[in-house]
Order: sequence, then structure tokens, then C-alpha cells
Amino acid sequence: METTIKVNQLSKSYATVKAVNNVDISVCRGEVFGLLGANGAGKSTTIECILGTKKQDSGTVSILGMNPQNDRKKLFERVGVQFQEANYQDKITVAQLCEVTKSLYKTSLDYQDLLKQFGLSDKLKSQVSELSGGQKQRLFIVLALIPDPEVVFLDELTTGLDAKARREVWKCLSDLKAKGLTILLTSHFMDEVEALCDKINILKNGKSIFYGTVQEAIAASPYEKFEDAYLWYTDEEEKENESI
Ligand SMILES: Nc1ncnc2c1ncn2[C@@H]1O[C@H](COP(=O)(O)OP(=O)(O)OP(=O)(O)O)[C@@H](O)[C@H]1O
Repeated sequence: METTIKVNQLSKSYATVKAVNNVDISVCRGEVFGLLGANGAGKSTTIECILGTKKQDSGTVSILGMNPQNDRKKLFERVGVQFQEANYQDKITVAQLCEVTKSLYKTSLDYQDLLKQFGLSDKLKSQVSELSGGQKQRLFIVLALIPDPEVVFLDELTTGLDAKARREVWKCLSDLKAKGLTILLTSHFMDEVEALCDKINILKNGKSIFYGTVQEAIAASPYEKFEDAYLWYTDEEEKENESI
């Protein structure tokens, strides 16, 4: 299968913090990859190095066959990014924000269709600032999908969404995956990871402590539930570190 994202031995430090330490990632076309770990584990730094908005200290990154440092412009046309705190002006409606986003790209999808898929059809004329947290979160996913990307990065996918909205987002993403969209996501919800991710990489203090499928993660742990296994992996490492 075609490899869409390939990260080899990626490392990045900030002054005294080794934020990412020899991380590997390999994502094929149409796969959903979960980058997991507690706050500060190194997920955002890894994503920024993949997108080329940060430069790694060592290791290599290839996305859609491109080097993100050299091909930022070409990459921008083919990759969607969901931002947590988008920088939009205060008084802007959903429709206007979608229009502005659309205008940045050569090709784009019909945003009215996307808004419908994500349950936001009736918000077209609403001010973005007046949307609920969950509605904003879904709008940010829509914005990431407007350029009809081949790869999409979704940071803290469904944080702030209610149970029904989360399920709806999962369904939409599964449909997009079936059409060949490659997805790299971060999430603090293990039910979501289990429902969506083909492979995961669990980071702790910048290092990879598990890489493989959710099933493999469970099998290699003493637990039967993924959330228990996840907590076991992250705690286990802590114990090892404490004993050093
Ligand atoms: N610009 C920066 N300058 C200095 N240190 C930073 C910077 N950005 C991140 N760090 C540090 O690097 C480490 C990894 O941070 P990063 O944001 O990549 O983690 P994360 O897994 O995305 O966390 P979260 O789940 O909270 O978003 C943390 O210790 C953080 O404090």
C-alpha cells in the first residue's frame, strides 16, 4: 500500500526539553492513525514537524512524497488541518468563514454539503463567536475538509462534543476514510481511538512507548479494555522511570 506519511526517527528539542525523541510513524493511504499521549507528550510538536511549521533537529519526514520543509506551498493544497483556536476575525459568520477558507485554495468542496454532513446547516448565517464549543469544533473540521484534502490532521478530534455529535463525527470520518482520505488524529478518548484508528503510537515524554494496532496494544497488556491498557502503558513507563 502507498505510504502517505512517513516519519523516521524524528527528534525535536526546545531549549532543555526533548519534546520528541526518535519517533517513527508510517501511515498508508486511507488509514486513520492515532497519535496518543498525555498533555505535553509531544503530539503537537510531532504534527508541526510533519506539516513543516517546525523544523526537526534530526530524523526525516515525508508526506505525500514531499519534504514539508521544501514543499510547503504544494503541501498546503493537499493537506487539511483542524486548528483548535482558529484565528478568525470577531464578527464573521459561518458562511463567510467558509468562503474565506475556500478562496485560499485552487480546488475546494461545496462547504454547504460539508456543513450538512456535520450537522451545521442551520448555522450558515450565525456568527462563529456565537456557536457552542461543540459546534465550533465541528466547524473547524469542516474548514479542514474544504480544500478536499488527501490527508487531514485533526487535533483533539471531538473534545467538547456531546455523545451524539461525537458519534456523528466518527461516522463522517469513517465515510471519508472509505473514500481514501488519510487521517492523523490526536485524542484523549480511548473509545474514539478504538472506533477509528487502524494504528496508534503512544507517546510519553517525547518517546514512543507503544506502536501498533489497538488490538495488539490490548493483547500485550494485562487488560481486556483498551482504556485500561492505555493507562497501564503510560503508568508502566512512569514506574520504570521512577526506579532509575
Ligand atoms: N514553543 C515551545 N517552547 C518550549 N517548549 C515547548 C514549546 N512547545 C512545546 N514545548 C514543550 O514540549 C513538550 C511537548 O509539547 P507538545 O505541545 O508537543 O505536547 P502535546 O502532546 O501536543 O500536548 P497537549 O496534549 O497538551 O497538546 C512539552 O513539555 C512542552 O512544554
